[in-house]
Amino acid sequence: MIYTVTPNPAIDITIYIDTLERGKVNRSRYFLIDAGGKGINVSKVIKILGGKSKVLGFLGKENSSWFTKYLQDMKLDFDFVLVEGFTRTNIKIVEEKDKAYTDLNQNGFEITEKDKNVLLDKLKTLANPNDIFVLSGSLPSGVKADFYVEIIRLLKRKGAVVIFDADGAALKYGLEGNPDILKPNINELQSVLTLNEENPLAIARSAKSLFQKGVKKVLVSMGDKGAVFVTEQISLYSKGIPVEVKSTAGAGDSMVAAISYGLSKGMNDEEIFKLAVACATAKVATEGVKPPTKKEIERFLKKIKLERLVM
Ligand SMILES: Nc1ncnc2c1ncn2[C@@H]1O[C@H](COP(=O)(O)OP(=O)(O)O)[C@@H](O)[C@H]1O
Ligand SMILES: O=P(O)(O)OC[C@H]1O[C@](O)(COP(=O)(O)O)[C@@H](O)[C@@H]1O
Repeated sequence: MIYTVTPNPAIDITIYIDTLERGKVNRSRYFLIDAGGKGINVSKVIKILGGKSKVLGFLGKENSSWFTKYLQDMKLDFDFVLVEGFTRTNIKIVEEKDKAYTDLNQNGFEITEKDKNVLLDKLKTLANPNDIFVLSGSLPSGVKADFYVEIIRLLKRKGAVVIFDADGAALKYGLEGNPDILKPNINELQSVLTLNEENPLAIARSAKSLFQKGVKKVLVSMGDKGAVFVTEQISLYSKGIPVEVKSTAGAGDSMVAAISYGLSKGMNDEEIFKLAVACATAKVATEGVKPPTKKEIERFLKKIKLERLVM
């Protein structure tokens, strides 16, 4: 079973505008609204791929009904710990003329010690050997930066496989829990290790140094420059696939969806990586924080040529 854990979900509002002018009254052309947050986006794409997952995490009581209806309409299975307050609203600004994509993410609700323990107990009850747990996104207020370490250790004790995608302090601390698979973007990778050059081989070599921490596979995404995938067996690079960008939000999450779905289906590293790049590219070509269609993913899958990196 695949479980996605999103401690800090978000209502994502994607605003389409020609050019954003700072300090002026701006008028958008149109906007889209989606239930989001990293693990939730992962579950959306797993569903499109034909897989099954369960959405876990915290959710603000005050605006939970809109959020859960969105997930029900997508036929996603969920089991949130409801907490006091509102789930945050994150703003994604797409400047169509300037081709600039800006995210304005909020902090989110405040978690109590009791909420935290309810989630930990739920994870303890659900986790079985070989289950796949995706832990992703920022942490809400009220939990310490090492919250992911606590979760990763608990899940690994149960024999589950942990895929981890976070940034900042949550990423630095989380690494101490020895997650199995990491999906940093290039900036997140640079925040945890030194990278003197930004070419695929140098990125692969540096990413491999994370194997000392017990990590077994690392997928480093580099926006339109593509991605690098290193595992114990192989190191691969894919160029970015040219695409008309509708929204970059959720591109990284789509890669995580492909990794977890691919693992659950026993795909090999090359198949997983191709699927990850196809899902991410198809997401970028999709508006708002909506999942891409299966047809779009299959269309991009045909365009991906992997390059083997000789280490
Ligand atoms: N402008 C773009 N053009 C083509 N592909 C893109 C573009 N932006 C992102 N992607 C695809 O999505 C993947 C993830 O994007 P990235 O921005 O690196 O991740 P994150 O959302 O985690 O920051 C990239 O590796 C690439 O395959
Ligand atoms: O938890 P964080 O780091 O604030 O990120 C949350 C945001 O990331 C997203 O999950 C998109 O993530 P990616 O673009 O990295 O795939 C949005 O849905 C959400 O608003």
